[in-house]
Amino acid sequence: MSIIGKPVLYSYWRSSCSWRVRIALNLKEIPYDIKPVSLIKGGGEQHSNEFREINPMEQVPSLQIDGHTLIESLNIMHYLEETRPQRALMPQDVHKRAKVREICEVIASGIQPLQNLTVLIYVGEEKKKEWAQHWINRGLRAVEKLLSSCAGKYCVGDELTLADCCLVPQVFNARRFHVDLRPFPITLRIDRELENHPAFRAAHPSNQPDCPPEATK
Ligand SMILES: N[C@@H](CCC(=O)N[C@@H](CS)C(=O)NCC(=O)O)C(=O)O
Repeated sequence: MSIIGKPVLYSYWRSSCSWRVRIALNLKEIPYDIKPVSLIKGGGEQHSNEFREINPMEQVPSLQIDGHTLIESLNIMHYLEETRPQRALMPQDVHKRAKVREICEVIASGIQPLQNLTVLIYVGEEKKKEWAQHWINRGLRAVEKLLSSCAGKYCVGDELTLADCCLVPQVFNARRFHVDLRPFPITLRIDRELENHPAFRAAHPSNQPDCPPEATK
């Protein structure tokens, strides 16, 4: 099968990292197909030999685009930014760019990996909620502090950036683990601002082809 044509996103409906990329694709109005990878069915399709060829980290997302297979959500979003400059998701100003990268990194390196499925399985059923809450709280405290100096309507100023693509899925994860979000008013305000944005809405887990019907209720 040729991988040149419409981009194919290997995605799981509830994966925040896949969701980041879905938002960026939608904002840039890049048509794409979704290939669902179930992270739970049969112990997880991400661990199959076939998928390991696509992503040796055995994680989603992965994007097949322009004849290449890309992994790592931030890398994928920067690739989209570099190859599809329409609807820029990085500011022109160098300091604002640095802020966008800071917020993305805090979420993508400092929060999400600690509450990822494999880590939670390792931590164990009994402790996983407390564990996830601890690390999400710690990370969101940093995000809120960063936002206090750079947020406008959105995370960095008044234009949508990659930071917003990372923030909204992370807030969803925080809610999944029942984190009290009241100490993070700027984070909450931006999340509310974006909840009905069409690109964010279309990328939402409940609007994914592999979302189980019971999860949309
Ligand atoms: N750094 C990677 C992280 C990817 C990642 O952790 N993906 C999660 C879903 S959000 C996953 O596939 N987990 C499956 C597993 O841990 O087995 C990225 O940003 O793409």
